[in-house]
Amino acid sequence: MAGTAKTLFRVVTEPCPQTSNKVTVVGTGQVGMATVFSLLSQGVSNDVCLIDMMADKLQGELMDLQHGSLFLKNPKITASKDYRISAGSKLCIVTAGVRQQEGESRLNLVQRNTDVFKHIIPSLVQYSPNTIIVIVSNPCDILTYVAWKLSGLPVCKVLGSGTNLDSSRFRFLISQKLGCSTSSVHGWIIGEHGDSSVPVWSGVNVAGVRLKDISPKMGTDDDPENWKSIHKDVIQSAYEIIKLKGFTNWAIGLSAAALANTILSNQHNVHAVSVMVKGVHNLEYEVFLSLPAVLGSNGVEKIVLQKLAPNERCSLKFSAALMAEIQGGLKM
Ligand SMILES: NC(=O)C1=CN([C@@H]2O[C@H](COP(=O)(O)OP(=O)(O)OC[C@H]3O[C@@H](n4cnc5c(N)ncnc54)[C@H](O)[C@@H]3O)[C@@H](O)[C@H]2O)C=CC1
Ligand SMILES: CC(=O)C(=O)O
Repeated sequence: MAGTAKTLFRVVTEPCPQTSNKVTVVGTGQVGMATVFSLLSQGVSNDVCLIDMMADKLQGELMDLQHGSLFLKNPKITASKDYRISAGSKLCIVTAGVRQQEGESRLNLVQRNTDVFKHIIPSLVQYSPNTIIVIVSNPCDILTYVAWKLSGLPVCKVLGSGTNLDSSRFRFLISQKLGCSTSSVHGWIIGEHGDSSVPVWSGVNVAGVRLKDISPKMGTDDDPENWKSIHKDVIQSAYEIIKLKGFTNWAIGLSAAALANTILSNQHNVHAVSVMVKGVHNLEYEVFLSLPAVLGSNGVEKIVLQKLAPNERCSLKFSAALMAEIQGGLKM
């Protein structure tokens, strides 16, 4: 301590250099920065580390966020290209890699982002061997599998943000049609975070009242109210937003921060996240897909065994086979 500070303070003890809720976000593009902003503005973590390969961008984002410290909770924010800075992270959120261009499917990105992960994932584990990793980069489910393989971490410690976002879109769109709040509508999208996602119409309810009991044809082709179009809109959401603004970021940033909050605060909330599904719902493939899961500070604690309708099981099986087929062609 020098000069003025030495005169101002009488030192009683040294400050603790470590925090218990350090989060590293890899990739400081649109999704990464929306995630960081959500983490900081909601006070989910007060120790956030940014990693990217673009040094100037990192420095600019760092300074910009630090200048907002007064309006946040005095967080520690750090940034570097060097993974040593991530040491001691409780949670690493990976948003790095290429994104879809207009009209492009998430699955098109698979080999390019697998190659990106070959450097990122081992570096994270090297400096934070006990971390939990949440994958956001697309295609989210396959990259969660890739991250699990590359990390050597137990399966409970690697998950994908998966259909936490799709489920939020689903609940929002249903709530608009019903005229009540998003949080009052309970419904799940499971399976792939992508075109083969599965809406669990059999479980959609408000205050425990199953909408299927009121409208048995809900979600089918011959439903006069055409609820099925809501799932189509969920799938189309990303394509539509990318067409309009070039990328999606706010909702996924909020979604990733919600997962981080549950994990860091050991809250045991249930989220639809991408988990290893082998052996669940009779699925045989070693693939990651979203199912509702209880999350806590050890990562994925439990998978909820939903009572799925036969067509929902069948669609989930289709998603799993698709993931397995693509994984089979990966160069890891
Ligand atoms: N799971 C989900 O729900 C969603 C996933 N995404 C995915 O998130 C990813 C990121 O999207 P955006 O942020 O819009 O892209 P972006 O292009 O804005 O940012 C990507 C960032 O990754 C960085 N990066 C690339 N390779 C890297 C490496 N080897 N090490 C460190 N950093 C690296 C780039 O420098 C860039 O800053 C994409 O794969 C996108 O498809 C996007 C929205 C929702
Ligand atoms: C891009 C993407 O995965 C999404 O917004 O759902």
